[in-house]
Amino acid sequence: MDTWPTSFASIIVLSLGLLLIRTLLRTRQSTHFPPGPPRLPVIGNLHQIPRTHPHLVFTEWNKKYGDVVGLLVFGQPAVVLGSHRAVREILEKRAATSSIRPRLVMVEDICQIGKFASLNSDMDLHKHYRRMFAQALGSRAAQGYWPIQIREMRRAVLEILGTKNDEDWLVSVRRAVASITSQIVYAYEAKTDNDAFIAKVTRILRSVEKTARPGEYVVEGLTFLKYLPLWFPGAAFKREGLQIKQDCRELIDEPYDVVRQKLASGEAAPCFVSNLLQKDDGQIIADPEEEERVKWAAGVLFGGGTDTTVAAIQMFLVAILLFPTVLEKAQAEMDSTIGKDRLPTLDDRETLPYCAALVQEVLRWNPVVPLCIPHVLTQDEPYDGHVLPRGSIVIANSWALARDPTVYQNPEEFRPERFLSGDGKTLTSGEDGREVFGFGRRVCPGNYLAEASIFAFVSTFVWAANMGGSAEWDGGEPKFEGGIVNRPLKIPADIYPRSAHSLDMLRGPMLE
Ligand code: HEM
Repeated sequence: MDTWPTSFASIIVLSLGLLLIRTLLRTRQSTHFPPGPPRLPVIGNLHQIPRTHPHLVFTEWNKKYGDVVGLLVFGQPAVVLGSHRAVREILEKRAATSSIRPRLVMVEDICQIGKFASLNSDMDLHKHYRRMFAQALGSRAAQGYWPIQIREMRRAVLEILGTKNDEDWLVSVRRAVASITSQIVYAYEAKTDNDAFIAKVTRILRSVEKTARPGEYVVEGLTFLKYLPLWFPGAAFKREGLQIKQDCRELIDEPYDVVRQKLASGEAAPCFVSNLLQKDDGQIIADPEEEERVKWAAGVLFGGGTDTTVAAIQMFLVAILLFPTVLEKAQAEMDSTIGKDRLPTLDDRETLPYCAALVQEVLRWNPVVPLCIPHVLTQDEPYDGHVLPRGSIVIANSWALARDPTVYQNPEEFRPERFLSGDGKTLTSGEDGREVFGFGRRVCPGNYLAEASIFAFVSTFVWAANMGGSAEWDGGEPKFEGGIVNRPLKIPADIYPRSAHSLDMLRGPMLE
């Protein structure tokens, strides 16, 4: 009988051999595979895909090879969709076969966190989640959270006016966004910047994001490594995965248990979890399977909603630094519509079309999720004479769509007017700058919430603050991180109150 090390060694040799044969075969895809950049044997296009800002390279390829670009990485086919038409055809019209997520070894086998809605590929379970999200976060339900969003964003703007540096602004905006989510999901308000619950959730969700990041773990390519024992040299990823698994269990159990206990004692405030747990007749659901679904659905909302919304607010600040007339125009609209004696609310959105268009332009101009979270095809799909093979990873290039000059004239210009009707009084329909929220059955369920949070910040800021470049600004565009979420690295600006009166008014509601 083989000793363990020799049998293990033979598994490795065999697996590497099979991998090599598979990838060599797949390096030559069928002639119907969509065109793309030339590939090397075995690794395919891996060497051409940069770790940061891949959307820029993909956009060049979309221009050169067409709106569907074919790539191969270690034999895994992927297609990059670079036009509204391709996205509509493949991710929307054919959503039945293009809505699962890639199967990741770290997510499914090691951390066992595939039940998070954003990572999940069990489409029956996914339907349950989407029903919950529609009930709690749909356009009408989301209006119920407006008072929370306005309160938190006023506090964030007030804090920003009292600090000098963009790292402090980030802390304030992050606390506000996380507190909005925790109040909506668990009726828990984060009162301080270093709230222990928010800090813990943020830490855990960063590690969850890492498990799904392309190229982060070798085990995704060499899947046999998942069988390594925990103690084995090189198995650190398994020990890390085990920790993530335990952390995620705590993340979904602990806040949920608090709400459930409060419900039982009649003290629970309405929130996502309490609404889903309480039936119409007031009885609390006692079905372990349904409870498990509610827990995972609640847990994912922090992950999806925080970094993205914070980055969009940072992007607004970058936009008005580079295009200061936009702030002047928004302030003119604000002064003539709202005046100086009250602060704007979310109910004012209809009467502030320029500010509403400004939010759409922030989302379009520099999409904070430039490449949509990948989908996977469950059958071969024809497109314009090509065949997108079953199992292909589908990446919608939201950046290319948002910068498509045939849809958005002079796309690099930040111009909220592009979303306004001729008389400037209403938002136009049609392409609306929402590419950043994804497509088809996976489209972001938090989009109404996100837009309302961004509007709450933008309108309060426009009403109360002014901004200009700081002494260290060279007049150029700030640099961006270029990861899954694309955020500015530094915002070289000074922010100050519009007037002593606006500062007093803003402080007023905080003291109530
Ligand atoms: C500016 C803010 C936001 C942006 C840019 C954004 C973007 C996205 C994108 C691109 C996707 C993937 C869509 C696809 O696969 O086609 C997504 C999914 C998701 N988002 Fe958001 N999001 C934002 C805010 C939020 C908020 C506030 C929440 C909830 C509180 C949220 C919850 C989710 C969830 C749960 C998913 C997974 C949906 C699924 O897989 O079915 N997001 N988001």
